[in-house]
Amino acid sequence: MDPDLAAAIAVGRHRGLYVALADLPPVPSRDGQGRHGPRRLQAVRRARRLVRPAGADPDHPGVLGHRRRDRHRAQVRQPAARRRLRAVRPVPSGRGLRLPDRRTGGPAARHRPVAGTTVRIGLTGGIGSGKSTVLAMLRDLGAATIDADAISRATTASGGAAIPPIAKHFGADFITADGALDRDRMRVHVYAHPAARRELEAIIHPLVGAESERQVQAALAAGRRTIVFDVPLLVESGRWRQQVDRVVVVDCSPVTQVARVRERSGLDAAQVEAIIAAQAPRGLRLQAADVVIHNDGIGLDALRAQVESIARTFGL
Ligand SMILES: CC(C)(COP(=O)(O)OP(=O)(O)OC[C@H]1O[C@@H](n2cnc3c(N)ncnc32)[C@H](O)[C@@H]1O)[C@@H](O)C(=O)NCCC(=O)NCCS
Ligand SMILES: Nc1ncnc2c1ncn2[C@@H]1O[C@H](COP(=O)(O)OP(=O)(O)OP(=O)(O)O)[C@@H](O)[C@H]1O
Repeated sequence: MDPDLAAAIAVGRHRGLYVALADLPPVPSRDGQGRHGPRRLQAVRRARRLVRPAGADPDHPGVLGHRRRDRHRAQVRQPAARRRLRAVRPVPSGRGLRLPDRRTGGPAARHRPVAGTTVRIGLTGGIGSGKSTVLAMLRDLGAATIDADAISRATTASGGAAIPPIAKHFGADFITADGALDRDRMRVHVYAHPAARRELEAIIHPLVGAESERQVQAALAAGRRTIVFDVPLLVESGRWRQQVDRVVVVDCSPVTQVARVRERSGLDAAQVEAIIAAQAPRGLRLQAADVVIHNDGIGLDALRAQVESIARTFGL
């Protein structure tokens, strides 16, 4: 693992306080304040508690305050071993299909939607886990979807806003003849040099953040109330995590990740493993999950069944 990421994880064990290795810029906080550090986090959490309208169902996924507080209390009372077991929370069931709690085998928690509130869902997972596939399924089910990878690729296409600063910082060798980012060259460079990766992220992530916010506003103006953000580095980014009401992790084994990405892109195993190593470890991602979509050893139909069940809990 990248030593910087290891250090960041070591100092930031508390949920929401991870020091971001590659902090994506956030969609601005809903209470519009400009504070930093712990006070800013408190303000964001206050704002989340206010999401619930009078009389709203406290089980709604947009209602976080009491749920998170209670969960924390329950965990404090538990011995350390039990706390670790609770780290991976169950897949919540939908109205019809009740998915089993994979840990206990019992019924999973249920969350009912409330009309009139906005639910922001962060969808994440390692490379090749199936995020884009799940995002497309959620879009088909009516979610407004925001794809950080797609925005990132648009900023680095010919004429994209990231091209001039990349050319200036990394040199014209990283730009193709038609004016786009030379992705193969940059991939080799940044996964061999973590500092270069951070420099590239420092150029691209603010642009992704600004475009994400523009898309959020457009979705809200169009009356969309369930917004899904596909953000590969969501767990690595404390700031993105503060912007979402729920974290959904698409999970599979590294062996499956390597196989899928090799088949899709033609990269060799070592290249894929270098990308995996630059991302948050699987266990850390699972720990951050409110909902886990298990996407290993199953076909697209079984994946869709999980997604449909989860989508119902988000009001779709
Ligand atoms: C290094 C680049 C040129 C390689 O391009 P490539 O076409 O191979 O990958 P693409 O952008 O389609 O991303 C594919 C997957 O790689 C992984 N990935 C991308 N960027 C990063 C990163 N900075 N750190 C770790 N993993 C990453 C994600 O799982 C992503 O889903 C490209 O990934 C890039 O510009 N990365 C920096 C921007 C970034 O951080 N994007 C992530 C979301 S904003
Ligand atoms: N359950 C599944 N059954 C069959 N194929 C799958 C399944 N899940 C994902 N795939 C395939 O695996 C590949 C990777 O999936 P996808 O692109 O959705 O992953 P991703 O997490 O978005 O990847 P990346 O991080 O590279 O953007 C795709 O070709 C997709 O069709």
